[in-house]
Amino acid sequence: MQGTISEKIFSRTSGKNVSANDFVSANIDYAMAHDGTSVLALHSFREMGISKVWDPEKIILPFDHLVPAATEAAAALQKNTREFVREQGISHFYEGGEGICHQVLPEKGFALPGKLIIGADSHSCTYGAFGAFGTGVGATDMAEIFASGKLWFKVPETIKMTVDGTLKKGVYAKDLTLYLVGKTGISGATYKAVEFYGSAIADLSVAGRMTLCNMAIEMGAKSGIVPPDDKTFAFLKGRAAADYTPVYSDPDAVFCREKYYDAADIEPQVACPHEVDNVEPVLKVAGTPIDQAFIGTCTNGRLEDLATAAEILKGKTVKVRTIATPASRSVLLEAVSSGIFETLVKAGVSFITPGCGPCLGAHQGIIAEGETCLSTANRNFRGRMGKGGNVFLGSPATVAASALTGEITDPREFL
Ligand SMILES: CC(C)[C@H](C(=O)O)[C@@H](O)C(=O)O
Ligand code: SF4
Repeated sequence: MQGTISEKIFSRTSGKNVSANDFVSANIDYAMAHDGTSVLALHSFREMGISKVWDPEKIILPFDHLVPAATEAAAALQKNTREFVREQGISHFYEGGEGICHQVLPEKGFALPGKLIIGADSHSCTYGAFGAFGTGVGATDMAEIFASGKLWFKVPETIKMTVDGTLKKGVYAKDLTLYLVGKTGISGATYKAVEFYGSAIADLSVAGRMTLCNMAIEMGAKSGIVPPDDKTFAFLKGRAAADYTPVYSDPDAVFCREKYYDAADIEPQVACPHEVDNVEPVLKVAGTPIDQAFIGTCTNGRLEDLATAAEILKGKTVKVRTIATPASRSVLLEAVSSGIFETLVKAGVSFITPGCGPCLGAHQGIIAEGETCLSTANRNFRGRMGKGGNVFLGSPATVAASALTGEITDPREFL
């Protein structure tokens, strides 16, 4: 096998040597659907008239989008999926409160180097932080995977993005990510895999790499991949759910594009309404009033994100309503034991159940028409957190600093 990480993963999972632009039928290593999409997937699965899923050990079903159920309709749909879990003997089912799917899969050791992991959720590219090929599909494709364990793909071409240098104080993985999305544009990497290289990427924590790969889809990419290294292996030690073989691009691998960036050029960034690539340095929009601050999501709901917010909020009081949602139960427990939880609660932050929370405007923190939320999430589409609302995206530090002042604020003022 030769080529890029994606070519190697598709070669292994299709059982032949394949290259970019080849069409393959691939064997899926793990399939994920959550409470929002499992309903549709199992409906299509039942319509196919198949009685048993391909492998109940390889299907992972975390409940995260609307937990605890916010409406009678959601409760009924969740009941339906729980029945499917029992009937099919699906072993990896996680009740609401365990965490967001893209946090739960890595924590439980399913996001592994070299694996092909398909989720019925667009941010399944997060698993690329561990050297996996992770991507999202629709519910009917997921039903096909439930039935056969296979799905067809066009092997993507790969863009090589290198970020060298050191991030400045007050500049985090989220700022780097927003900067790259701004430079690339929302469709600049459509149907490509993006491999990330360079000293700034190597310096990112595992959590930071998850932030980066999580937003690969916001450039249109099929996947975003960081080649696994010692940090990856340390995270997986004692956690990996299966054996794995890391794969790396060969020195002569063919990339369709190569981009170089200098980490020192990056200032704290904000994505302005209503597109994720509408990115500006925080200073350019500083002073914009906000009504709500939100720290959480699969992009930035991890312990280091809450810790950064706590560093800024310690001993102070927020000026606007501020919501924090730990990405998982495990993050919540660590926030409690480290004192971060107490610091944030004392500063006036409201905590809600680990899960997606208000990220996609379904419950728990919807904003009114004309209101503005500054969020650590990955999307700021029109109406995403409530009809007629405006969503800005920033790092946990920017959101915490802005929560203190009630307007978009450069976090360096508080560091
Ligand atoms: C509900 C789900 C299908 C959706 C996605 O695929 O991304 C959601 O997680 C989101 O972030 O908008
Ligand atoms: S936290 Fe937000 S972006 Fe992530 S899976 Fe949930 S709804 Fe989607």
